[in-house]
Amino acid sequence: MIETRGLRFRYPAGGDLAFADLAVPQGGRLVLRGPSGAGKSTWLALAAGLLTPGAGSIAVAGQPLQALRPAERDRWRGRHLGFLPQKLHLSDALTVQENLALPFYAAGLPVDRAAIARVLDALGVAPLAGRRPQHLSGGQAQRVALARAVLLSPRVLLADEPTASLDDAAADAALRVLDESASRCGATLAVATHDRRVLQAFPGAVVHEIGPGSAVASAAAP
Ligand SMILES: Nc1ncnc2c1ncn2[C@@H]1O[C@H](COP(=O)(O)OP(=O)(O)OP(=O)(O)O)[C@@H](O)[C@H]1O
Repeated sequence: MIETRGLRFRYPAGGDLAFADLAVPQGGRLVLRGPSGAGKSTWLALAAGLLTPGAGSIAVAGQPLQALRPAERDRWRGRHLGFLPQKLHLSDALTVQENLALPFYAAGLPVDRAAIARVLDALGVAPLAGRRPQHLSGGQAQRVALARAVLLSPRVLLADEPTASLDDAAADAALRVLDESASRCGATLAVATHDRRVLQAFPGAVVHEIGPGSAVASAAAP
């Protein structure tokens, strides 16, 4: 589940973002829509525990994030959350396969090379396992980052524009991997997107509009 109440956030240099309350049951699908700059990526970063709200509360997979100290939140994220951010943060110093070993190290688990091979294959990028990310196309790199997000069967999967650089066939594969991964582990899946293909892929999703009337930008501090 993901449940928010009275959630607000303000960047040091920016206006106040206030988000409408929402509740998605565990295992549900959430699509976040809204104009560019409305706050979709910020909402995902709050749900990932990467940003701390200025006010309000957010509970993810039964865990109120405000109850965790920063180090506990990092551990919780490493074990229970899969995140595909807009900026992919793949390391060019490592091969694709080595990048995909990192979530296992971070969670203190043995590296499951068969699982890495399976997910790369499902996304159509298995032949790229030995390459470094700087030698991948944007869409290939996006699929590698998606593989990293789903590898540890997280309880919650967050994806920021997961189909942005993908043609229809690659977008289909990516959405299938997100959907199947979430279904397999009963995870809640939240996707921020402008892409109609995502809504078509998740017909039962809760659709949450972020923008005028739902997320309110104002100059007031929380
Ligand atoms: N690091 C930052 N510092 C200051 N302001 C920021 C920062 N990141 C985002 N913002 C501002 O916060 C608001 C929300 O940004 P956010 O990236 O969450 O929107 P978005 O809906 O995801 O946009 P897009 O669809 O273009 O990705 C915008 O006005 C943006 O300019």
